[in-house]
Amino acid sequence: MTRGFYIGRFQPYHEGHHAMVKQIAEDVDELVLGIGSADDSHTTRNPFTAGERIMMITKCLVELDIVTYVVPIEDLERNSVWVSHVQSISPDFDVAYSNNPLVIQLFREAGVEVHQSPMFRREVLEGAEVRDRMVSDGDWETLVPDPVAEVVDEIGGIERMQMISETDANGG
Ligand SMILES: Nc1ncnc2c1ncn2[C@@H]1O[C@H](COP(=O)(O)OP(=O)(O)OP(=O)(O)O)[C@@H](O)[C@H]1O
Ligand SMILES: NC(=O)c1ccc[n+]([C@@H]2O[C@H](COP(=O)(O)O)[C@@H](O)[C@H]2O)c1
Repeated sequence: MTRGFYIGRFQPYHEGHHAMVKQIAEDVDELVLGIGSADDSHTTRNPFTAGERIMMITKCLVELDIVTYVVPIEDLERNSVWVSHVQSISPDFDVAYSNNPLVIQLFREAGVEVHQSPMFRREVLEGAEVRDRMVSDGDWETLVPDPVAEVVDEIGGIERMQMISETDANGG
């Protein structure tokens, strides 16, 4: 039995993340999704709360036929103990998946096997691009799975992001 671990901020969870999850699901029996920077929300880079991201991801994972867990993980000021922090909160895992150079480095230094995955349509499937389109009333819905668009609608996510953007533009 192999259990994988995939961490991201998922602000929001987009089709690139979902493609990566579906690919990982072919390699493992169970998968933990770690919601990074769980303590951050209501900012331009991290607009959604951990709870909102749990809703988005849980609804998208329904279509997978492996066991999945969604675990919120707060940031720490000490990178040197971050892997222990993750391991103390998450179900035990055998292999971590990430394309983030710092995450890869920290896991490898701690002796955890790390796999990288190809980037899917990275020219558009990037959190920053999705967030920019949300603020500018662009076409963001095509970049996320349908359940994510439904959650953003349910929580008034677009209005929130536009308010944060206006506040930032007016100097906070
Ligand atoms: N299009 C993609 N294809 C495959 N992996 C991706 C893609 N976009 C992000 N990832 C990977 O998913 C993980 C989580 O990424 P993250 O939540 O930071 O998304 P992001 O799109 O890079 O967002 P942001 O622009 O907000 O930093 C990272 O390992 C990242 O490299
Ligand atoms: N010291 C720390 O708290 C620490 C170190 C490395 C990664 N992380 C987190 O892991 C997540 C990595 O996700 P991304 O690949 O989306 O950047 C982020 O939320 C990041 O803040 C935290």
